[in-house]
Amino acid sequence: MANSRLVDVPTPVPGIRILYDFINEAEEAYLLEKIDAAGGGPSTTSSSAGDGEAAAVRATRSDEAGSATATSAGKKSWGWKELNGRSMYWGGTVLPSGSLIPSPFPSFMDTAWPNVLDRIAQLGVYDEYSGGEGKGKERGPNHCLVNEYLPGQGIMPHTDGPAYHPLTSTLSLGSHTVLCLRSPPAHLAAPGTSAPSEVQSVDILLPPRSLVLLSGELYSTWLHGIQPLKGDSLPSLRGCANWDGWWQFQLAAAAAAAGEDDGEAARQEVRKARELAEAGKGWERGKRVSLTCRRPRGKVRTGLLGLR
Ligand SMILES: O=C(O)CCC(=O)C(=O)O
Ligand SMILES: [Fe+2]
Repeated sequence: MANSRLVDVPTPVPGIRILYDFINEAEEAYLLEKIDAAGGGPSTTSSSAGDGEAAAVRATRSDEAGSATATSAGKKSWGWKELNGRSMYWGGTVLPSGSLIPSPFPSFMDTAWPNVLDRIAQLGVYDEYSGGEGKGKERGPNHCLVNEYLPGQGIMPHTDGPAYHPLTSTLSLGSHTVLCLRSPPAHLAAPGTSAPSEVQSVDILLPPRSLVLLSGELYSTWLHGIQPLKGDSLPSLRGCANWDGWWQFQLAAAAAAAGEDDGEAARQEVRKARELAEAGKGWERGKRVSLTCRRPRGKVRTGLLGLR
């Protein structure tokens, strides 16, 4: 997969890249079904987001993987956990030191189609942290947090913390959402950087099937979160730093798929779709599942019970 598909999103501080259509619709449908099965079955709470609980914002759960009960190495620890939205993690337990006590991934992540971890590894973006050798989780991310958001559910602003290398890759499945980034309060700013007195913020549209990479200062000191909304108004969508870029991508992708003769007709379709979207009120959010793939900073513990 060519890195040229990675698009830089213009932000006040660099650090966001996005790969639209990282997977196709068939792969997305397959993953959604398999993820539910890996978690122990589909949601039984899908209607509860429609009432007063809808404003539920999950607390930061990224560190949960670190504090989860350590299971013996090699044992599966999958299964949905409910905490203002369902989540689970694959790949093992991350200790606060950043060490990983590994456990298996579901096969669709690392051995069988569509092999999400190997696809990410092949981008080469983790090579500086992994050494660039091998395939899949040796070369790329080796840990994954799965979050499910029903319409109206979000996640509070947070950082992912120092247990991981500062590069998160998140695959969005099922629905778009809007990721909100904001500059850190002055006392959290990285030493040596002059934190602006005013808080800066930027919103990023995450279309379904996109892979977004968050790195650098945006990873380390900026906060990211998702507002607990049932939909996004047109002004919010247009205010996303990559709204225009996303349509540009679609123009190019449609033309490429259509070939030389039909390219212009395909582009015209995309222009029409954009006009329609921009004449509307905005977009409702559907159920979204995100796969947040990361690489803990410490050693992968391979000994008996992972405690070597
Ligand atoms: O679902 C997402 O896109 C973000 C999840 C996240 O930031 C986290 O769980 O740390
Ligand atoms: Fe996060």
